[in-house]
Amino acid sequence: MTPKVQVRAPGKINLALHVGPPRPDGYHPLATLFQAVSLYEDVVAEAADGVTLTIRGRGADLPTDASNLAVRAAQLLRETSGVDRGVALTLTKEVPVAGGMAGGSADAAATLLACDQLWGTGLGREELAELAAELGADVPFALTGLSAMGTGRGDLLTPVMSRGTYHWVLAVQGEGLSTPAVFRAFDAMHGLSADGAARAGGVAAADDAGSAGAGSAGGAEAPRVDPALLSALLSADPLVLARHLTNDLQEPALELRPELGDVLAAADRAGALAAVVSGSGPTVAALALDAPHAASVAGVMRAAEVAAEILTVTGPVPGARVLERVHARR
Ligand SMILES: C[C@](O)(CO)[C@H](O)COP(=O)(O)OP(=O)(O)OC[C@H]1O[C@@H](n2ccc(N)nc2=O)[C@H](O)[C@@H]1O
Ligand SMILES: Nc1ncnc2c1ncn2[C@@H]1O[C@H](COP(=O)(O)OP(=O)(O)OP(=O)(O)O)[C@@H](O)[C@H]1O
Repeated sequence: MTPKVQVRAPGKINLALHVGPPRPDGYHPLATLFQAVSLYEDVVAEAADGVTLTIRGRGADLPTDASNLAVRAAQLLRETSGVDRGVALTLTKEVPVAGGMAGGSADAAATLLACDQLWGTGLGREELAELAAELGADVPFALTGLSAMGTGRGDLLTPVMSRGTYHWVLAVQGEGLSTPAVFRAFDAMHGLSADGAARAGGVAAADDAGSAGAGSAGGAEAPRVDPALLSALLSADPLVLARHLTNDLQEPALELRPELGDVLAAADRAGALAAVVSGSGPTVAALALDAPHAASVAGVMRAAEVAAEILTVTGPVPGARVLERVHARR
């Protein structure tokens, strides 16, 4: 029996995020390019009765009951695999809460893998990925990590080849943004009702991911990642990548949080190659040339006092992985 397992899963930034009009289920078809970055959630899973959760680091005020994504992940795995065992989860969070970096999703992915190992459920990565998609659109990516294109709700992943390491400066806000609220603001901006019907203008309604109109373009085409971004990732050149950062949720995030305009301007003044709101925000990711440049951009952004915290990270990094497995003594 394995009494204790430690798993680490990364947060993400969206290098590109294209959003179509909402489907009848309320979800928006996406075409996104995820990059996993070196800001991590660590989950220690120990054999116990029942499912309990302790949170360290960020998010100490998050609920630890069944509304927490980590607890939901453990319970879903328990139901699906039919194991009759419990787990005491200890979660150490580095990823900002409600920051557009999928911290909760990383917690869920790490918990799925940790409990799978702890309980010996024997599910493969594919079955874990299916459970991950049930828990949230961003959870499958936290399992796979590195670089991937996400379509559908963002949960249908295609691995993407990326060369080199990219250096980012993250501007983290003290208060997060609600992902559903940002999608609602997107709908309002594009004259869309929650079920995808266009109230104004010629934005096509979507009945599935394949027939969605592109959000920003407002056309009838499915949202699509620009092939030039895929080529940029092969170049290993941050100057090339910088030209392709884009996010359809940036404008709605800015509408809800106008101060993010100051953060983007500060990144520009600090000499970042480009800066973009990550996912639904409010974290801003600013791209640098290399590690010394990132340190310099971070220093100038810190002095500008536009964010609660300025961090430097690199990407891409691997998805959820086991760091330590303690075996029972015989
Ligand atoms: C904005 C992104 O971070 C981009 O990577 C993700 O799309 C968000 O993924 P997530 O937080 O894992 O999303 P979920 O927990 O599945 O959904 C939260 C809420 O976000 C909205 N949502 C999410 C994903 C999507 N493709 N369309 C949506 O409209 C819905 O209102 C949903 O109820
Ligand atoms: N383990 C968890 N960690 C963080 N938030 C959680 C967790 N479980 C549930 N939540 C709820 O989910 C909300 C958003 O969580 P999260 O930190 O993943 O946001 P996010 O990074 O903006 O997500 P995404 O980028 O996937 O939209 C939180 O405000 C909180 O109410």
